[in-house]
Amino acid sequence: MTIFEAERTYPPLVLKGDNLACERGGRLVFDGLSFEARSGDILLVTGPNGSGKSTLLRLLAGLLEKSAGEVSLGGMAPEGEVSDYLLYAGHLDAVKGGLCVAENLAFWGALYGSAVPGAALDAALAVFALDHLADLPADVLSAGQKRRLGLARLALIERPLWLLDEPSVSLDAENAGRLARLIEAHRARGGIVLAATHADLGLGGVRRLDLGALASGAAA
Ligand SMILES: Nc1ncnc2c1ncn2[C@@H]1O[C@H](COP(=O)(O)OP(=O)(O)OP(=O)(O)O)[C@@H](O)[C@H]1O
Repeated sequence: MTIFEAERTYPPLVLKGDNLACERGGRLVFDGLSFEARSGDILLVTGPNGSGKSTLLRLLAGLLEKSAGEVSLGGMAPEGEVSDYLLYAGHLDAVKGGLCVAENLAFWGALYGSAVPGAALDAALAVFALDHLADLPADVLSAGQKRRLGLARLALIERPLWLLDEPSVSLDAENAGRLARLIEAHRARGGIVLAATHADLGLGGVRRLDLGALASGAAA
């Protein structure tokens, strides 16, 4: 069985943002932002430059403070934290240049609390066809290769809630297709995906949260 064929493994979850507001540098980025995403949902966070897409994902990832509103994740284990359920892939890839490609992946696996068996590492490398680059120092990778390495974490670390910031930037058509298949497989397993994007990620059945429309009260 490949990771694309894995059976549903995640519990039913509901991520809710209620009346969220966030300020950066003393300026309000958004206000009154509410949304809901359930297991199996792909929510594309759209809107013009500066509308707050990255800000929203960082807020949900716990990397920024909200100035108002509530975030909740229903369906968690009673002792769970939202951070235990999410995987954030920011637009800067978080690649460590001094480590080789395989070491980068192993590092992330350890960071998220699990030693990575060799077979799992190989499977994650294969998802974005990074096998032949496994021993290469990450700082010599091209922009698209770094992006593929950053995204390979998604195939390695088991978390139901993916927060993806511009995941398809720098990807060629073949790798954009791999990303789409990975996201589809995550959805089939009952995962939730929030992706900030200017691109059509090549996915069917998505929902949209348009931050550009928020100013006119249309986001929900
Ligand atoms: N560190 C910061 N300090 C102050 N303001 C910031 C900071 N980071 C972002 N901002 C501001 O917050 C607003 C939202 O930025 P954000 O990066 O969330 O937008 P975005 O919708 O993701 O944009 P893009 O489409 O260009 O990626 C912008 O006006 C930006 O200038």
